[in-house]
Amino acid sequence: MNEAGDFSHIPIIDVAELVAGGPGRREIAARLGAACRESGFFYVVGHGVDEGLQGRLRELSRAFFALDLERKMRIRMALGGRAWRGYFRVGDELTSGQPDQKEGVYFGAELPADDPRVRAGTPLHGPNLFPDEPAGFREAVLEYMAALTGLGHRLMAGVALSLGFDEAYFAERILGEPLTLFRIFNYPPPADPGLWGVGEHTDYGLLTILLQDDAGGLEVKSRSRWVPAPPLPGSFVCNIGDMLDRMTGGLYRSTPHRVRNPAPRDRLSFPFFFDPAFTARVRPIDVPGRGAIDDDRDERWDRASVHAFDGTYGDYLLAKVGKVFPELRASVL
Ligand SMILES: O=C(O)CCC(=O)C(=O)O
Ligand SMILES: [Fe+2]
Repeated sequence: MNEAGDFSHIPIIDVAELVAGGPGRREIAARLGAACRESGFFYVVGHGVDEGLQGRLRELSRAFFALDLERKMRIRMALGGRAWRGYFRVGDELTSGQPDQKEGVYFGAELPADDPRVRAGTPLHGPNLFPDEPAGFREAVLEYMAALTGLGHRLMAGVALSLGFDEAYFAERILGEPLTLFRIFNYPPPADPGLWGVGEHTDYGLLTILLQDDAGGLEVKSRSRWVPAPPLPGSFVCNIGDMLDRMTGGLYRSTPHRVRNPAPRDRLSFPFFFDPAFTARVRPIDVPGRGAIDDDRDERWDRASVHAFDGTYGDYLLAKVGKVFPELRASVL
């Protein structure tokens, strides 16, 4: 790497020892830390998430998106209300101000109606909207979210070690009740080659763990160019989000990325967002080796500063979701 943020490849890190809590985990943590500083992106292999489960999820998702629109709309997001769950059509989401060329389903932690957070009407908390078909979708989604929640905790333990903290640092402060959002996206080949599946953006929270099919099309913004993050068998692509950028004063950067499906068929992707608790106040932390806050507001996709923000993660997230789904804004905020 020459200059900060000018990278040309995304490292592949075998996290098996970190997941197992073995003696090699400190070395793995150091590699995670280097990746977070250089590009904010890394692949993980050796993560232990069952291949059969991933395959099942892929097949069920393909079957769901192949249904008629009318059947998919039986779980439309408007029915999910404040919980912010369910199906949205191609063009409904505006990540970066323009309609994304993707459809998808939003899931989150499955909370019953009598959970105190749901009873209090807390946005983004509640039961999921699962489709009746294909059979087994609900089970596969819940099993996958449980597996990825476990992996998220282990990776954040590694991030804590990489910053010179105890492994439980984030778990004890902001991840007691992590906000986990899981989305399944289907990107048709764009009708117009100038249209983006997902426009340039950064992720909002701590850590995103992405499973993608073999179509490709994900690109990550380096200082001098866009770097492809092609699918690698058996891997997840991980990237850090705005909250870790904020906490580390820009030492760990939430790097912009975008997607355009280059394949002549649909592209499936499965981003899992492992984020601070909704009520967590996310404050800058004292990180060894950090200089003055490195604010990149003028270069950012949204011209907003994650460092100027002060509040809970819920405040930050709600301001964002209101923008990306303008039509549903009223039901959540
Ligand atoms: O579909 C992908 O590969 C990435 C999606 C993404 O960046 C996001 O949902 O934040
Ligand atoms: Fe993203």
